[in-house]
Amino acid sequence: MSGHFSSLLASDQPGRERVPVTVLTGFLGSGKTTLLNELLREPDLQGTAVIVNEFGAIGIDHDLIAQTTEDTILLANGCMCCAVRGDLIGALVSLGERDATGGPALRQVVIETSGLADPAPILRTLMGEPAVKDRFTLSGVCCTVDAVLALGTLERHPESARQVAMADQLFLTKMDLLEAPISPELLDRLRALNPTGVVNQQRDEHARVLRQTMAARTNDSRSAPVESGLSYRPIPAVGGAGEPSPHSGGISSFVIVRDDPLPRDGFYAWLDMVIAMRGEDLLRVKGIVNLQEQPEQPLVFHGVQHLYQPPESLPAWPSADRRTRIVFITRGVDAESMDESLRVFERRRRERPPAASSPDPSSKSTETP
Ligand SMILES: Nc1nc2c(ncn2[C@@H]2O[C@H](COP(=O)(O)OP(=O)(O)OP(=O)(O)O)[C@@H](O)[C@H]2O)c(=O)[nH]1
Repeated sequence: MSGHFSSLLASDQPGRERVPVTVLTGFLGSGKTTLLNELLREPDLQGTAVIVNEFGAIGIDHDLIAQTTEDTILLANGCMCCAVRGDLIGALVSLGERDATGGPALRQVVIETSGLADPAPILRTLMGEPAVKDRFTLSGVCCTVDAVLALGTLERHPESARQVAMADQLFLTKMDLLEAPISPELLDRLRALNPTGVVNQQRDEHARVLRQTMAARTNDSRSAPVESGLSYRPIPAVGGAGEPSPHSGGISSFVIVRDDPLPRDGFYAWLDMVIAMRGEDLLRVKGIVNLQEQPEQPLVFHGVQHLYQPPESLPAWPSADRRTRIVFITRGVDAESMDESLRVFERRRRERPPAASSPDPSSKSTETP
């Protein structure tokens, strides 16, 4: 029996272009629409579609968004992560079909979530919904954070902690309203929740960074999803905030790093096992992997809970750092035991290499150490 991750290797069609989708999240009033409008004022955004979700019977965000793209779709009266999930699928499918009908080419999509949304179900839709996942790919999660109110909000609203934890880019808004420099306590809290997210404090850079994220593709070596996060702080072999801090809402994040290339079968089998056993608790996993069998073409992958996008091999390493780095954002998963379990798989594959290297790794069975 093949595990979830291994099976993706067989299902993926190399070289197929998917439309990148960026999820813009952030708590109520934290500045999502303001940032989106800044972005939409920029030139050369043809082919950009915006999907806005608003929690309320009458949507007004739709009217507040600059009408510079031909596609702005409002999903009102419910939260995208639950009530209007079907509408989200429908909106993406119809955008995807537009190309086939000869309309202007769809280049990228931004989804602005409601301020109370848990991003996980939205990412699951992108990665797991058959009608969506072959056409679209997640390019990143961006989260606005109100520099004035965030400490209290994170304390009181678990959904805001999840939004922060799952982001690749954090945008600190309303810095202009602070009377003193930004509180180190807030920065510590953000790091505890998300040690690899990039914290963008420079307000006038936000739209540019959002735009860069939108254009990213996982198979684009300039934008390997984990790369940007890694510059945030040096990462030890098992590092980040492995132990949940009292303020992390039970969310723990860590990065597993390997200097030496990993045996491919061992890595796949390990990830299949991790997904099968702890999938529920994996809020987000993303990695760049140095495989023994293809040391010049790093494998990039990311997923949410049980669902993963088909991994892609980059044509070359995006930087001089050729270590394997796997970022975990989890609910209560222990970093050390995860690290040790990978060591077990590595050792086993080194001691007992597979009889013949199979061109179709998905045919390997899932095993536990
Ligand atoms: N001073 C200041 N105000 C800001 C900044 N960013 C946003 N705002 C204001 O904050 C308020 C809320 O901003 P929105 O962009 O509507 O926030 P949102 O996250 O889309 O809000 P919801 O749709 O309710 O979740 C508006 O009045 C904005 O003008 C900022 O960097 N500085």
